[in-house]
Amino acid sequence: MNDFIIAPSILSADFARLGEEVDNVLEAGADIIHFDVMDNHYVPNLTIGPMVCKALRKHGVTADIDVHLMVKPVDRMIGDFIEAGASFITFHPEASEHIDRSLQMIRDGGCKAGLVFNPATPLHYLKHVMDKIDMVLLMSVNPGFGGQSFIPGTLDKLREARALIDASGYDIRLEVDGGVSEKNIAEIARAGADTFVAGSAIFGKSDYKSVIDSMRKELASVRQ
Ligand SMILES: O=C(CO)[C@H](O)[C@H](O)COP(=O)(O)O
Ligand SMILES: [Fe+2]
Repeated sequence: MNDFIIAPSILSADFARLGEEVDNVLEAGADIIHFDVMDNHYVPNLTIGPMVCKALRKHGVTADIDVHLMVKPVDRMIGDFIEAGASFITFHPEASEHIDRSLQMIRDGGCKAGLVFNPATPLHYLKHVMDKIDMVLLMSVNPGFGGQSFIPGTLDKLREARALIDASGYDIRLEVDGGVSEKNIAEIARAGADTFVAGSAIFGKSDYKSVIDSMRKELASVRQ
């Protein structure tokens, strides 16, 4: 897997041709697939569930599927997504009554676990679970919809999260989600992110490869 991971969000894909869209974006160079689960309760939108994840596996998708749960309650969905073939399962800490238990359920099921922070959710939820997570996901928009603008304050929060991760000594990815594009991906990487969700920036264009190539080019400049 690359040091920098590009994770197209299928929220902006054509759902009528989802298997083909996922094949195309992986063929175009995406590393993993970001899978947004919205319940019209925790967030004001309704999307897809475990059956669709399972259908993508049945279709032949072998890439990691990064399931971003925007649901409340959380635990009821974890087992279903483990069974459906999820690779990463992340959830919002304030949506779980028992964060430690939810994280443990994910790892016990053989998946990688992560916590997701809304723009105004403090990082203190991380304090006692650094040894139980594989991913920190910072939302750079308020969750619920694709196509929103990146909230600039996320850059400082990324630097804060990066410092916490580095100080922990654990192998934890730092993902960012919302309003990421070719234009701002380098700046976001410089702030400490290593995993980049992009929905509308990729699926909104007809040539996925050219967008992903140009994101990689931007990221290559950060490495130097
Ligand atoms: O979790 C999400 C929204 O809640 C999506 O992953 C995110 O918004 C991606 O869309 P875009 O790149 O178009 O902002
Ligand atoms: Fe997401």
